[in-house]
Amino acid sequence: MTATILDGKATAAEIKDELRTRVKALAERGITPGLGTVLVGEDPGSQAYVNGKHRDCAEVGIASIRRELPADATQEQLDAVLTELNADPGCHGYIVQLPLPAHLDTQRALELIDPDKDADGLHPVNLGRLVLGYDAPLPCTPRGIVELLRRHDVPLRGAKVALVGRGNTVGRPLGLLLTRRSENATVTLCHTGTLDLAAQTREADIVIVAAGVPGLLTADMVNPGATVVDVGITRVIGADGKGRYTGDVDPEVAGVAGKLVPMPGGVGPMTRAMLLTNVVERAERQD
Ligand SMILES: Nc1nc(=O)c2c([nH]1)NC[C@@H]1CN(c3ccc(C(=O)N[C@@H](CCC(=O)O)C(=O)O)cc3)C=[N+]21
Repeated sequence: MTATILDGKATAAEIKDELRTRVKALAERGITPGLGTVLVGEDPGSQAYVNGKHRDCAEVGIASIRRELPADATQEQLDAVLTELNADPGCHGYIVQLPLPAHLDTQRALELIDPDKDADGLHPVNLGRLVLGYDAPLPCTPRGIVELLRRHDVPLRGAKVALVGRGNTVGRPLGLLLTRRSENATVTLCHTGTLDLAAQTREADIVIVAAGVPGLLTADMVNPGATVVDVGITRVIGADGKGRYTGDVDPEVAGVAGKLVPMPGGVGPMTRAMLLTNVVERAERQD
């Protein structure tokens, strides 16, 4: 069997089309949604991600608000930028690109973001709201995964999900989303300390891997016909000496899985589409 590929890029393009319509409706009310990005330093990877976010904004009609600080910026300088964006009525949501340089306090920065402008959905208040089942901006990667599965008719209700990864941006919040009453999946949250990981993944209808360990999920660990979602993204040096990104799923899994969300072309584009969705939703709620 060769897995059907669930194309995150094409689905993200569909979502962007839908967002364009919503942005037009907002324009009629005199509202232009605005997304802010805060980038500290010159890491080429982070610069590329931030540039991608602004390209996405331009495609959909969202205004871009870019704030850049040098690699040696002080915590006070960063605080000042966040305070300014919190007060800016044209900024409906913003993100602080992670990772920050090591001398800066990431927790302090993330907690300074106004929870109602938290486009990433990663503010402690919003993660708390997610735990409690209250309305809140949702974390982009988990939301993108649920949306991609929903749009490709992968049943979640009653499905057994093996989720590998307990990180704050993907695994842990995704477990919370999938076990909401509206999804009703049954989730086993596994991680790098799980004994006999294969015993867990072999039982699953859906295996989602977000551990950041290249090749962690091999074909023998997958129930034939299961849906597999690759959320891994690790920079490796290829045989040609060039850097590239690789996922957590071994390529041979495509011969066993029924459906596969690949990396690249899967969760990444959906994450970006959900960031835009969060900002448009924040703008729609504006009185
Ligand atoms: N505050 C914050 N929010 C984030 O959401 C955030 C962050 N910091 N720091 C870094 C990670 C990483 N991340 C990616 C998003 C999209 C792709 C993506 O679209 N990747 C393409 C491949 C690369 C490309 O072609 O552009 C793909 O999977 O097809 C990758 C990685 C968001 N992050």
